[in-house]
Amino acid sequence: MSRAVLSLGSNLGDRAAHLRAAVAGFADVLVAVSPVYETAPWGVTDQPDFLNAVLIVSDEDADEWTWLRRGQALEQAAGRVREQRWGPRTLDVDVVTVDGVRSDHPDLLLPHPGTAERATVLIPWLDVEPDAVVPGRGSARELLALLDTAGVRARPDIDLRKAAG
Ligand SMILES: Nc1ncnc2c1ncn2[C@@H]1O[C@H](COP(=O)(O)OP(=O)(O)OP(=O)(O)O)[C@@H](O)[C@H]1O
Ligand SMILES: Nc1nc2c(c(=O)[nH]1)N=C(CO)CN2
Repeated sequence: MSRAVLSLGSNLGDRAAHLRAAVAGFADVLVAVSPVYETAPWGVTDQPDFLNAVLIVSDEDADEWTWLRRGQALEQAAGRVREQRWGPRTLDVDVVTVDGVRSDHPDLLLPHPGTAERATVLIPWLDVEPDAVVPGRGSARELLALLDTAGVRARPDIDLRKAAG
């Protein structure tokens, strides 16, 4: 049994459609779909705002690499071109955590290294898992309390659950 937390992001093209396509792509393994947030870009700040959301997925036959590959296939399907680190993208699927798995393989770092510092991940994650813990770092709620959340605002007009089928 493998349960994972996935972060979705999009800031190019029809952002909501890209997130919906990702949700539809995980429809067979979905446990929870978070609300959507409009977020100011971090890292490279001279780029359009993102839409961000979090999914919880579970599959008894999956391992952590399954989640990475499935996410990358959906990024490809969204026409993602890998160019600039932290740059604009049609769809980003990050594997945030996989229950019970720590990894320092550069192709699959677990937990995802940015998690504890990213309100864009912690806020939607806490919506679907109020007791979330970032392995090795602690309570997601306590980590979030240390962060600036000014650039993160809810988009209740976009409901990804409808894409789950
Ligand atoms: N937990 C993970 N989830 C997704 N990709 C990962 C993870 N750990 C390592 N990677 C690797 O990161 C690379 C993708 O990086 P990407 O271009 O999406 O980075 P980024 O989104 O710009 O930055 P960040 O990873 O800090 O969000 C891929 O080669 C992938 O194998
Ligand atoms: N607000 C926001 N900013 C970002 C994001 C993201 O998902 N949300 N992803 C990035 C590359 O991983 C770079 N910057």
